[in-house]
Amino acid sequence: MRSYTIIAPAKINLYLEIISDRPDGYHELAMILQSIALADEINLRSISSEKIQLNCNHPQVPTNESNLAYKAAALMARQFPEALTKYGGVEITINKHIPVAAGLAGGSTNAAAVLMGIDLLWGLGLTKSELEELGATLGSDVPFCVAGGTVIATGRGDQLSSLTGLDNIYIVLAKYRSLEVSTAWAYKTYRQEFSSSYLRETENLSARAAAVHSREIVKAILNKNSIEIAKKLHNDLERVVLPAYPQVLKLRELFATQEGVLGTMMSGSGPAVFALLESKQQAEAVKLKMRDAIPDEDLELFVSRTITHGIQVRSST
Ligand SMILES: C[C@](O)(CO)[C@H](O)COP(=O)(O)OP(=O)(O)OC[C@H]1O[C@@H](n2ccc(N)nc2=O)[C@H](O)[C@@H]1O
Ligand SMILES: Nc1ncnc2c1ncn2[C@@H]1O[C@H](COP(=O)(O)OP(=O)(O)OP(=O)(O)O)[C@@H](O)[C@H]1O
Repeated sequence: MRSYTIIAPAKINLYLEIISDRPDGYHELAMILQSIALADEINLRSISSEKIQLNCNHPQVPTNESNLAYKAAALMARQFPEALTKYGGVEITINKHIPVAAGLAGGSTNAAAVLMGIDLLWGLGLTKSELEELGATLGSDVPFCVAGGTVIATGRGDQLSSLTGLDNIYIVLAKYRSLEVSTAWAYKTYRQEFSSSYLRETENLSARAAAVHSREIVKAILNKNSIEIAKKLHNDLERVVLPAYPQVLKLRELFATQEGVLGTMMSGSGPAVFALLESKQQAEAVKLKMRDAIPDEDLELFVSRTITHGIQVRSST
């Protein structure tokens, strides 16, 4: 039986602007998404029965049909029933390193890895854009996770345009283990608090403003200027999450006062907060300072870095 071990990286949002709400309940966005080295390891193995089996070492992650990786496998089975009959089902084992419900696309990157892994297991030869299209039916962040690197994302986050990748900008990530923020809640609250009719009326103006602001950070990315990138970090969802979660605001404020921090921002719908730094040494020093300031064991701290690629196959048998 064949098997693949796949490395599935997390993402951070360098830029997230909500342009308008949409009739389908989603929001029109202008984002810049960035893959980081922090990753889950996923093993996919063909099994003789036409079933999907899932194991995960993390207690907060479901191992039933509600797991996004399971949903990705079920989607492939529905799309390619002949391949399922020919090659059999799949056993998925997720070794979690990415904090769960953090705004780091943990579930989405697992789903993207399963789409890509089953494509390999069943020899389907799907293109990246076909995999992205399948991924979009599972969640807005999945197409980006298929693409990886540094990407401008528009629409509901599924229209992608890749930029030259940003390599080795160091990151410290902070997340309270027991704190989860629902993405649906964050967008819904934003819609309620920042009047959707106002957004609709000013849609054109707002879209133009977003284009101008995102253009500035894109320019900094193209110049690989980490100081300018850090100055232009932006996330509209902070406007609802920070007031509702004072612990997240505190992390944000604490990061901002640390020596060497170029910029700090919440990732996606949170509650993970990241800081950008020039070097690994500085990042390790900031991690220690944060630990000293907040000795609470519930706080998880990671040093990571930006990478120019997405999902990668580590080994196959
Ligand atoms: C916050 C981000 O992670 C930033 O990259 C994404 O925008 C969210 O991506 P995701 O978790 O894959 O989101 P989905 O699973 O597609 O949607 C979760 C919920 O978020 C809201 N949602 C999501 C994306 C979007 N453009 N507008 C929305 O309003 C919807 O209420 C949806 O029910
Ligand atoms: N493979 C998976 N990995 C992690 N969580 C999963 C997975 N499948 C389902 N979940 C559930 O989904 C919820 C969101 O977890 P996830 O880690 O994907 O959030 P996230 O990082 O905020 O995602 P995003 O940034 O795409 O909004 C969790 O409460 C978890 O129980």
